[in-house]
Amino acid sequence: MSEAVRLLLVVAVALVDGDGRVLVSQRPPGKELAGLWEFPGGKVEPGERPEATLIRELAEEIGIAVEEPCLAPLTFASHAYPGFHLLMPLYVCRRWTGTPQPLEGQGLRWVRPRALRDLAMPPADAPLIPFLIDLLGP
Ligand SMILES: Nc1nc2c([nH]c(=O)n2[C@H]2C[C@H](O)[C@@H](COP(=O)(O)OP(=O)(O)OP(=O)(O)O)O2)c(=O)[nH]1
Repeated sequence: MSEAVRLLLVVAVALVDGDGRVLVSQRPPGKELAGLWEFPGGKVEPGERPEATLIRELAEEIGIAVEEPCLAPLTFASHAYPGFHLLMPLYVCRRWTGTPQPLEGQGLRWVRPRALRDLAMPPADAPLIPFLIDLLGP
């Protein structure tokens, strides 16, 4: 039998603005993968529903309020990191209340889906980019 893996469930979201740009957030210094640009989100806590995780993380990290029906599943990442296997559903959201702010001091940028290819992102994220280009155009 192959070795047991630790499965880590993280939820992330592509927030899409009126121009079809997507919000990315820079991982702060001190965290693993620091400096890389990622989709907002975070780890699903024990007993928490994934959509509730996203709503909580979006409020904590960037100060916006999202209603659950505005979270549409798009695709997922499945990636073997050293020490754990990441499973990360990616949602799309076009409606929220408030203006995204860097409440944790992180960098925030709105980028066209094509421009995601030129950003330094975690390795798990690369396979997600074509889905966003298909959905939103380049
Ligand atoms: N949010 C997010 N995490 C990602 C992406 N791509 C990717 O590999 N990850 C990985 C990095 C981390 O190993 C994990 C997310 O963990 P995290 O440490 O940011 O989660 P969290 O916000 O709950 O963090 P913390 O409370 O433990 O500080 O998922 C992505 O696009 N967005």
